[in-house]
Amino acid sequence: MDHIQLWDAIKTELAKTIAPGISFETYVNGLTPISLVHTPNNSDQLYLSTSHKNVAEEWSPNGQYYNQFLSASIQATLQLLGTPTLVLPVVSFVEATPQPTPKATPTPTAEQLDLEIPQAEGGSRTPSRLNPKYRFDSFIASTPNREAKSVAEAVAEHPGQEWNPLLLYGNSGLGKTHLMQAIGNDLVRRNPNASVKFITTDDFMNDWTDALRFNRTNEFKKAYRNVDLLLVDDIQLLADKENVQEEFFNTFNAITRDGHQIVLTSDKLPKDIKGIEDRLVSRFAMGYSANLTQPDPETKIAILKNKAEESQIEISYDVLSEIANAVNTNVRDLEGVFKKVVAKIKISNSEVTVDAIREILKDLNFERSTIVTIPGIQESVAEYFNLNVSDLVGKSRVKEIVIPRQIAMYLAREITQESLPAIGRSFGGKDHTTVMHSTNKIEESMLDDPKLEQQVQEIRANLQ
Ligand SMILES: Nc1ncnc2c1ncn2[C@@H]1O[C@H](COP(=O)(O)OP(=O)(O)OP(=O)(O)O)[C@@H](O)[C@H]1O
Repeated sequence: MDHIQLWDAIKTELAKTIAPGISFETYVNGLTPISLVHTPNNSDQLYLSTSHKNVAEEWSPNGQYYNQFLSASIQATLQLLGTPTLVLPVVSFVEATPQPTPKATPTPTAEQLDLEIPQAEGGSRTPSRLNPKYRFDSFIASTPNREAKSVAEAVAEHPGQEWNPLLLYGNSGLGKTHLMQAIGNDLVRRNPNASVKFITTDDFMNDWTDALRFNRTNEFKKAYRNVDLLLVDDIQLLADKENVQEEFFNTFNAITRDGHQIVLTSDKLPKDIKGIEDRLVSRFAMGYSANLTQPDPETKIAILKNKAEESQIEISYDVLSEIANAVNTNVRDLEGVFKKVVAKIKISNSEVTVDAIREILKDLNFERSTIVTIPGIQESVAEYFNLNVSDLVGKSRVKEIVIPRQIAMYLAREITQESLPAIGRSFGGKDHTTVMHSTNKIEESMLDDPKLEQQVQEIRANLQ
């Protein structure tokens, strides 16, 4: 199935819900399919273009046709492949340019589309492409992530002032790009004339290589340095790229010297990335570094609730909790599973029971059996710190045992959703206030202690 076949099938489905006439001609027939992108763990995306700005808006998540597209994609893929698949529309506005000859225009490739977007500036083939769905209000922060969100909001309000650069770091799929782009979207909302550039480190490297190849380094500098806010995703990819690091260093200095803001994301703290020059490491540490961590069960449910509202679908708390319980990897997976569950619910038209969800989760390889238990956590923590489980459930007050015990309680609370008294009972009959104190202690200490944070993440990864 290619993008053209898929779009034809989706159009057939849309024709059942959008009446023929001007609307159908403008909003459906007026779109050109560009490409179909398959994303692991996420919904597929069908890229389309239009020469009318307001048309593109109506296909965005807040637009009037978005949900119709999702339903049509499920039916269309069911017809074409026999398996329902959720496909998201990505409709870009491309300004119509007068054609020099009356010949039929070939369908532009996604790359050409990028080049034609008016925001793309000389010296950079990378347009600023903020995703409007990445906003502060759609980012649900668990307690340990609240500080990161507050700092991000402050940066959007007063860019280039207190926290420069802001570095968001942490494991994959935990919302670094989301929060970073939320800063860009918020700044543009406050000041529509602000110049915001979002790029991945790969984009930076490609643009710099092209600039050198085609002798366009001045244009490159203009495109990268004349911005109010530069957002760079995945700076760990700079590792071992000395020449690119040199230019990144210069770009960084130019932007901060002019009082403009830089926001970076990385999978770990720059000092822990091998192959990054010390001078860059120290520049990156000049501002504020915020670690994004795995959300706790309640936050996962809140994220799912938000998604359900966006998809205008009613799902009970029990069902959402079942999904949140089963997916212990990251928010990207949580979203991916949720979208698949929604698609299945939509086509099956049957009542959404917890049992039905369990079956769906089983098909998606997220069974309850993957749920981590308190004894499992105790064993894992004991092994990590070279202790015995009896130490963790015992009464010893020595530091070497108290901290692992608190970590085990923290993880039990985060992962298992057991109540505080139940966790207390599993740790040798401790009181629920001891469990609460321990989880708060670990949560707070992780904010200032990257080593502790790293240990917790490693144990969590071992458990999963
Ligand atoms: N706290 C959150 N609230 C709502 N949505 C979230 C949250 N965290 C992550 N997401 C969603 O999960 C998906 C993955 O997030 P994102 O791409 O920002 O992760 P990342 O940390 O940048 O991952 P990677 O390092 O792999 O690029 C996105 O769709 C994002 O909107």
